[in-house]
Amino acid sequence: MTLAETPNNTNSSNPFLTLNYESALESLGHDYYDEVAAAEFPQHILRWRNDALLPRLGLNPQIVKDEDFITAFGQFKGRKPLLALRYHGYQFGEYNSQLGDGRGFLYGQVRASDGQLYDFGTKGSGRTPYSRGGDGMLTLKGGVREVLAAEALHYLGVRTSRCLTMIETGLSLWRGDEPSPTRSSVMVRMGSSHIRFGTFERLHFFQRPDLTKKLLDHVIEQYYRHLVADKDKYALFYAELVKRVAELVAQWMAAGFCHAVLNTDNMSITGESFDYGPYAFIPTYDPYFTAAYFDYYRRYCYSQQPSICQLNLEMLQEPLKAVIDQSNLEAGLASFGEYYQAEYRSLMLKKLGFEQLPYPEADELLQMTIAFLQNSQVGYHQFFYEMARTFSHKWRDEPAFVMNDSDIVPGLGSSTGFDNWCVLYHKILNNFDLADMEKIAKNLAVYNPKTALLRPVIESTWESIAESDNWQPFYDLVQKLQSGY
Ligand SMILES: Nc1ncnc2c1ncn2[C@@H]1O[C@H](COP(=O)(O)OP(=O)(O)OP(=O)(O)O)[C@@H](O)[C@H]1O
Ligand SMILES: [Mg+2]
Repeated sequence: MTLAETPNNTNSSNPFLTLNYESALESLGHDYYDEVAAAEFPQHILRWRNDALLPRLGLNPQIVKDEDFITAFGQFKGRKPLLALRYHGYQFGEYNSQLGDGRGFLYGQVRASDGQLYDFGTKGSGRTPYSRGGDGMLTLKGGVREVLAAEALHYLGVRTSRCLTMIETGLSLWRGDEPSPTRSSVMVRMGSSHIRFGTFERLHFFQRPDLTKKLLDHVIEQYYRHLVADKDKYALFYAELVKRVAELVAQWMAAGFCHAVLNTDNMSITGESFDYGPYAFIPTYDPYFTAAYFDYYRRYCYSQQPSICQLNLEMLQEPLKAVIDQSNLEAGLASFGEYYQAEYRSLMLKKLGFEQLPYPEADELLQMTIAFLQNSQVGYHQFFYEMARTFSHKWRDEPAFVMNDSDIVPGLGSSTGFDNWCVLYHKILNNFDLADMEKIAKNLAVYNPKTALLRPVIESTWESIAESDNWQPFYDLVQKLQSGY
């Protein structure tokens, strides 16, 4: 990664400006957005380019220059209109009608090689009519943290937006939660849609069922395309959204991820995860682990995530009632728990090495694993990684051999439930043939990478940047996350 200051670059040669942009959202009309102008920054230093995304845009990373990123996504040359999207949302349970893209806009929409429509959405690109008292900016640390979260989650199998690029912009910002003045950045996110639950909630607030229906038709056409011709498309849309969200939360939970701010303006109508602010990966299994320091009542703590997302889906029924029968909405939501449990069970079994197990055994193993992780407070990610690192077919011979080469076993007394867990794991292994052990070892390795994006890891990466402008640890960390190392 080279650092590049802005040279002259003509629009016609910039591959980002000649992408085949579609105006799906723009064509809905001005009820949904405001046209805005981007901020002009004193400096543009490319800090992150996500080359892994470029082939999906039909671009060869080798021919895309750093300056192409800068002119397109730091200077915002040659692209119009830039649309600040309008939305409201429930924030910590309170309805907020003063929201909307306050520091970002929809830069453009592009159909990727998978045939899906993607949004390029900015963060930190200047003030808009929705900035309220804010400066419209993103801190550099905020940009770094969002890049890292998205990459980590993506490679852990979570359905997430990604950051296409992040550019340092040379401003000094003042923030209550960072030593200030602090450096600034602008980030461009590639996600399936920036239409939020709160986008619909705003239309309900203004009592516009006509606009709700128009937006819903748009959402189904673009993001639930297989339902378009179905006579029950509205009911089926909601039922599928419930499934997507339930599965997404299960993915977070298995990954040990706490999003931190599950307000309805941070919930995507496509069921994709995005907006990585004060998030954290859990260090140990603590149901009450709360990532945001301002979440005084632990509303969005780790174990509350499924029920909060279910509640957000329930609140979304209010605007959707303009189009979808109440009975269909209720029937759709009723399956949330089932979808969640099925996905969570499946993902956790994979982390434990198994494609599947018979139900009673699977549930017993999961319950025992969670109870042990909670009682022992052994590192959540470390435990699974140690399973992967030390797995041996010898574990089939004796319960005492299970994980006996692991660094974390000394000190785990029987009171933590570890001994009983070993007995059960040993018993389950003996239901498999010796030939299956390789597959189990492979699952353990694939689903439990060594590098976990724990807070100390992020902080030490940030320290190198803050203290000596050394970006190598950041690039090394992204590389590790991407390679599952
Ligand atoms: N520095 C800022 N200046 C102006 N508005 C801001 C600023 N920070 C946050 N906001 C606005 O406050 C609201 C909540 O912010 P939140 O952090 O959830 O969103 P965001 O992170 O800015 O954007 P996104 O949800 O797209 O990731 C949004 O309306 C956002 O635009
Ligand atoms: Mg947000």
